Amino acid sequence: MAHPGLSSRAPLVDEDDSDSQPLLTRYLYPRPHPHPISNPNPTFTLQPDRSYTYTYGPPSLFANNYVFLCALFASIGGLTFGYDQGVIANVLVMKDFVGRWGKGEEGIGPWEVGVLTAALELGCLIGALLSGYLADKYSRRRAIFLACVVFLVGSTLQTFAMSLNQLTLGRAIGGLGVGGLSTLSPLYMTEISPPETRGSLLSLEQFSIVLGCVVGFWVGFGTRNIPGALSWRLPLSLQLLPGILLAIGCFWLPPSPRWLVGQGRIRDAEKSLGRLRLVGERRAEGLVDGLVKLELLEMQVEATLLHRTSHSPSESYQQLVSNEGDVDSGKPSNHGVKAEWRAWKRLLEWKYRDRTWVGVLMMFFQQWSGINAFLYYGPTLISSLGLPSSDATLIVSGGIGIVQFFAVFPAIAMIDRLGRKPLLRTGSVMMSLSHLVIALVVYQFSNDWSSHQSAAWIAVAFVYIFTASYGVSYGPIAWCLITEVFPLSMRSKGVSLSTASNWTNNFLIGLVTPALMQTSPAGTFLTFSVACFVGYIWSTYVVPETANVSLEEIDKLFRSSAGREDQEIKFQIEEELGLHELVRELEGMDAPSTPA
Ligand SMILES: O[C@H]1[C@H](O)[C@@H](O)[C@H](O)[C@@H](O)[C@H]1O
Repeated sequence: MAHPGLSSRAPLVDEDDSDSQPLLTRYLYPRPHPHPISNPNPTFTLQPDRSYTYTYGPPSLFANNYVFLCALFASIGGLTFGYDQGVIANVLVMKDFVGRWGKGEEGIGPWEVGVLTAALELGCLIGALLSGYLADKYSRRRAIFLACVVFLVGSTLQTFAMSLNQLTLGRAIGGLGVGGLSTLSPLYMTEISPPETRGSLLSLEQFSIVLGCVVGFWVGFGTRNIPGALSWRLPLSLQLLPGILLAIGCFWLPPSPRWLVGQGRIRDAEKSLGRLRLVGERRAEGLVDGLVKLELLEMQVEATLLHRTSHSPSESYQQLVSNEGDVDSGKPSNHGVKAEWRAWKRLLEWKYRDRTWVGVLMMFFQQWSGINAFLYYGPTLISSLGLPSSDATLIVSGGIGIVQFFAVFPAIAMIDRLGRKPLLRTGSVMMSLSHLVIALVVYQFSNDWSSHQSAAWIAVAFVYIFTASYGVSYGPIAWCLITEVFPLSMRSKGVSLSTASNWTNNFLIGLVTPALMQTSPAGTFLTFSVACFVGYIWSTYVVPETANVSLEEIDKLFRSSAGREDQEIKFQIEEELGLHELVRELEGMDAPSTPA
């Protein structure tokens, strides 16, 4: 029996009538998750139940250095996001900054701080929502370039701000770029990744975000005592560097083969995929050529299926493919407003609703784990634990970024070997318990910290345990999962919506945490503990295991959407496009029989 988690191909016919099962039983844990793959060579195995599995090599980031470097470069988009978060914590308390914009003696007030923060987040939200459209219409790479340009305009306005209004405008415009990149980088990365390392490659997004956070925090920390405006203009200007680098370099990245297939540009897609899978260098490993053909056919099958099941015949995919010459001219594809609206609406159709919920809730739980409460209000939170609110508390909260940074490495090592679910489940239990311990300690000792210093340090230790658990689970996996669950035609919109959920919940956390902390510090930690526990239940019963499954086959994991009728149409398309024949060639086996 094939392992659905390991298999890049689920059985062609669903034997059990899963739609008639209640939701909880359908998703009952334990669902199988993949075996570790350690074979260093490309593999293709046809199972007796007609499912097949394939890998291009071991699940190691460095097995294919080209795809690794492309993904790492694209992840610079995440760096811009993290850097702002890290730097702003220091900028907002810098002497020159606070004094310059304030009225009279008082300096910058809480309202101005709120507006500055909200301007960026609002920009990010809009940027995230718009970028999906741009990614489909103009291509992933052009959209990345555009987002970089917008980000650079915003950052320049911030760096040279002469008034608070200009600064706010700069943050709103910069936010459009940051939000756009936070959608586009993972979207591009997922579409170039081979199945066996997609998780690790996607974790590079989190790596860059937290690297940006750490660098931003410590740069700001280092410049805070420089006299005058340079203290904050310098750290704000440094964010131009990654923006410029990505804007210039993104055209050297290979185009997303999946986007090209969606445009009907099969020849270009084949070229790009061949480069990404190192076909030239690996020709001697015979199978690689065949696997590239197989992966390309899977994409074509998905694109054709989506067109047949959701478009009018006048928009036939075959027509698009046969017009390849025209489309090759590089003109943007012609997505009408109607098609755009249809694609957004499709996210809520019953067939796809499950995936939309996974994307949106993934980011909801990531944010309600409380990570940003620690990042934004670290000093306040730590002083609520009884430690003096001096530089030491700033350093402690800066340390949270460092712990997050180091936690990405085990995540990269384990995410494809163990699967997403075990990490999510263990992470959420650890996070929930950590918050609980902190809540209890705060509740018990907050009246008299001075005689309970060791209790305060225990709480700090649990802040770090929480951060490490988050850093190997909800941090990186969220960015990975939201790009995996959507099929090609809806991927950009789905990732946009999920990223928008990240920004919305991020904003809400920023809004409610201070009030919650004021009302009850113990209650605040308890709230996050409960949220993490609910996250545990959700990741246990609802989230499917996507490790080592090709993007096209993830459809099968969402059983509710895999209607028998669609399965039959899919089988027919596979036959028409020659996928079954290729499978026979790869394994020298008989063709699978038509489903009953
Ligand atoms: O994955 C990231 C990361 O963990 C950041 O540190 C956090 O600030 C973001 O909100 C989150 O999306």
